[in-house]
Amino acid sequence: MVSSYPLPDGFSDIDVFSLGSCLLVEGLLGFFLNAVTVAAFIKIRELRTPSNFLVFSLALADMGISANATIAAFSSFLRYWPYGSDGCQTHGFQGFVTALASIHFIAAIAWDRYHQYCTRTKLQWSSAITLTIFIWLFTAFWSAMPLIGWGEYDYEPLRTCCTLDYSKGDRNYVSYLIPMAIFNMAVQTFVVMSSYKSIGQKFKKTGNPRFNTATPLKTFLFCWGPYGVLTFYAAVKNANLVSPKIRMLAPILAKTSPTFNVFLYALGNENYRGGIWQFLTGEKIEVPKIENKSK
Ligand SMILES: CC1=C(/C=C/C(C)=C/C=C/C(C)=C/C=O)C(C)(C)CCC1
Repeated sequence: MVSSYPLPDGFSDIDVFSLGSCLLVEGLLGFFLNAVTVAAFIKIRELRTPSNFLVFSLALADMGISANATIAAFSSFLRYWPYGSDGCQTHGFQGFVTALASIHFIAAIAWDRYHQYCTRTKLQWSSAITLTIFIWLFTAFWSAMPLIGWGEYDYEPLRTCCTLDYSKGDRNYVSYLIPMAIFNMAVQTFVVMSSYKSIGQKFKKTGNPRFNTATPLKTFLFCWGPYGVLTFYAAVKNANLVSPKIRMLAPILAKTSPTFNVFLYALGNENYRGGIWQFLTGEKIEVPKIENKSK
């Protein structure tokens, strides 16, 4: 796309085009794969279990992150943000709610898998729905705070996407960042780490590993770790001195999360995979059952 708008500081023509293309691929691929996950849950009756409801909710949140990335890709190609400052706040809020919800659902699935494989208790609908409502309300709370002055949403270095403004690194920013990172990342990292560790031990004992228990934590930290490092670095040093291209790496990696999540939690899940296959081809395959008590 040809545009007469000036380039953002620190980026060449080719940089803006490459980052825009990255965002577009992430956005469209993530959206499409997660839409298939959502549609399969809605269409295939056998898929509609409380545990799969968490995978479905993760896919909904991930569709939100992907939509956010697609909008950022579009404005990268335009080379300016066409939706004004209200649009920037809305985009920041929408990106944050869906990203935080996605992080919470990853932890909720880890917790549920722990019960599935280690305590052999089955998630009930009432717990799955209560947990889901809690997650959306909790993430809406943390995402709304920057709209009313605790933290702030502003443009990313590319100036075509809005997120938490870490460039000032002032007291307001630090006082928001610390509790928000504890409640939205540290707790979830702990849950994911300890759940898969126990599941890994269980698999070793039974000699029947059902999936690789190291991948979820590694993927989670690959996608969200750089964001955490950058935002904490900004709390102690001047992040504006970090090259804008390096700073753009954090949101680019975070937006790969929806695509990874489909492979890890929907296609990589023995209960869900068969349902997606049935949805796409109409061909029924036997879903392996784990004998569980009720939780
Ligand atoms: C700030 C922050 C976090 C959240 C980051 C989020 C939610 C980023 C969303 C970015 C988007 C949607 C960017 C769009 O360009 C973590 C990782 C929880 C913990 C560390 C501090």
